[in-house]
Amino acid sequence: MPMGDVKEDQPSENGNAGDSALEEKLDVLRKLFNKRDEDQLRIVGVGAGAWGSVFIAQLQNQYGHLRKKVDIRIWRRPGKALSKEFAEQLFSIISGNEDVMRRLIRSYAYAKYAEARLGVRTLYADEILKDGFCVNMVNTPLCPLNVVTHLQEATYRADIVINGLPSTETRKVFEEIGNFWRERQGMLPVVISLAKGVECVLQPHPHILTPCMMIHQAAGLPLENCLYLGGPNIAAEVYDGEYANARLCGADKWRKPLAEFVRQRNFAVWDNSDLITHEVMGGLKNVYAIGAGLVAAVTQESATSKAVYFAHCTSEMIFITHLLAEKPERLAGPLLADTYVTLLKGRNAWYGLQLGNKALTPEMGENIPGKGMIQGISAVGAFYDLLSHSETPVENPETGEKTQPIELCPILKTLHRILHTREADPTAILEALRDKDNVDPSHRIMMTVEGGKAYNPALLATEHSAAESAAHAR
Ligand SMILES: NC(=O)c1ccc[n+]([C@@H]2O[C@H](COP(=O)([O-])OP(=O)(O)OC[C@H]3O[C@@H](n4cnc5c(N)ncnc54)[C@H](O)[C@@H]3O)[C@@H](O)[C@H]2O)c1
Ligand SMILES: O=P(O)(O)OC[C@H](O)CO
Repeated sequence: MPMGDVKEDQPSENGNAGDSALEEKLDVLRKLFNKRDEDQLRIVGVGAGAWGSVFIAQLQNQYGHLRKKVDIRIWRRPGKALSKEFAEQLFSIISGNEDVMRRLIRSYAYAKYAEARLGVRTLYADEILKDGFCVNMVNTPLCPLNVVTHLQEATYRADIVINGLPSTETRKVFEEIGNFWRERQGMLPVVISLAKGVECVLQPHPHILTPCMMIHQAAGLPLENCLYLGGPNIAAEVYDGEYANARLCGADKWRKPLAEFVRQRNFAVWDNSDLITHEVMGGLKNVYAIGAGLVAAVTQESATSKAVYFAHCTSEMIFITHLLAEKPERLAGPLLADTYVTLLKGRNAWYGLQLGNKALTPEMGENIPGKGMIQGISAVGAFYDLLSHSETPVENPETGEKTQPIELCPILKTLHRILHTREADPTAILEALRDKDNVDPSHRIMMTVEGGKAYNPALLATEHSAAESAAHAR
């Protein structure tokens, strides 16, 4: 029996808590946002890719019927025209799903898909999203969504904003949103960020910036109003009801009630106070997932080579967690689980596989049509910049000399040569795994980090360093 089939005592139609329990959960949140009886709690998703759309669709399925109390919307940019080939694919998906077909016929939307398939009409990403189709996850139809294409209209009065943008776009869009919020009266909104990716900032000293920090800086929102939801979650599987778990990380005041609000029978959401380090780990696993895809491709799926890679990449990830976190052992479970799911079914591992098989090249960019943003590419650049900087040395356990941390991360170094400087081809990843000096890399790493001696708190942005770097940029 799949884990998703576990039965509970009194599930409602959608398999979640009964209506009165849902209303109670909603009321708890409404109270926290000081809502009067006549006001709706306003929830808006920003960015409508695979995970952003699924997250909003889940809330819509759970709470959407309580219209007087809550308004759930999703914002995406207008104007993305879809090709005839896409329309043909979409039509065959619709034709293969009776429930979806009936729903479209009932809402008089079916004809437009038939016309687009014949090439007599163009479909747009925002219009198909209204019918529950996300361009980056077309095989998994969602429930109909309330789509808004005007950013100010969507976000100005929002209480809860779900950031479904890639990390690389988060700052830009939240700068714009911040301009609207500066005019706004009353209680500040809360953002739950789904983005996994990091930036490296070199001034006034090298450090990592996470999406929540970017939102905090760009929108001028207090950090305690920024939360991160991370988990081993594959969007389509979560929507299909596979049992999943996630952690909502952030300040006390918000994380518990919000975790309770977004959890569902098949989506257990725990809460955790450790915001920034969990977020950093979300970016880190994407780096090594790309490498795993490369190894799989260039060795034609050799199990032995993949296991060698896994041993080396976990060593490097452990090393990096010891540099960045005071209590790295707490991160090991979530990090490994997220790495595992990404190796099995994530886009980052898929991307590595395509590069290794020469179906894609780095020159084609980070945004792959039909798939979405490959977050690991920018994260490779960010971790490389951080760990190769002269201000962040560690002690080499064999020589006792100071060395750049990147020298202990041959996989990261090679990924940078393949993806960024593009001086190496995908097979170079195998060279990074070869033993060159008869030293077990995991032993070397343990010797380097033991007793917390490699921990460098300056490498992660705190509210203070983020303010400093913002001031420096001005
Ligand atoms: N897909 C998953 O299963 C999954 C699971 C967990 C976390 N994540 C993380 O969540 C984040 C979003 O993932 P996704 O799968 O939804 O990504 P995606 O690439 O499918 O979607 C991103 C969305 O953002 C929009 N967008 C991009 N740049 C924009 C800009 N400048 N202005 C406005 N809109 C813009 C795109 O149009 C798209 O709708 C990523 O950081 C990803 O790593 C994804
Ligand atoms: O599809 P990916 O590679 O962006 O990874 C998906 C999620 O991050 C897994 O938790």
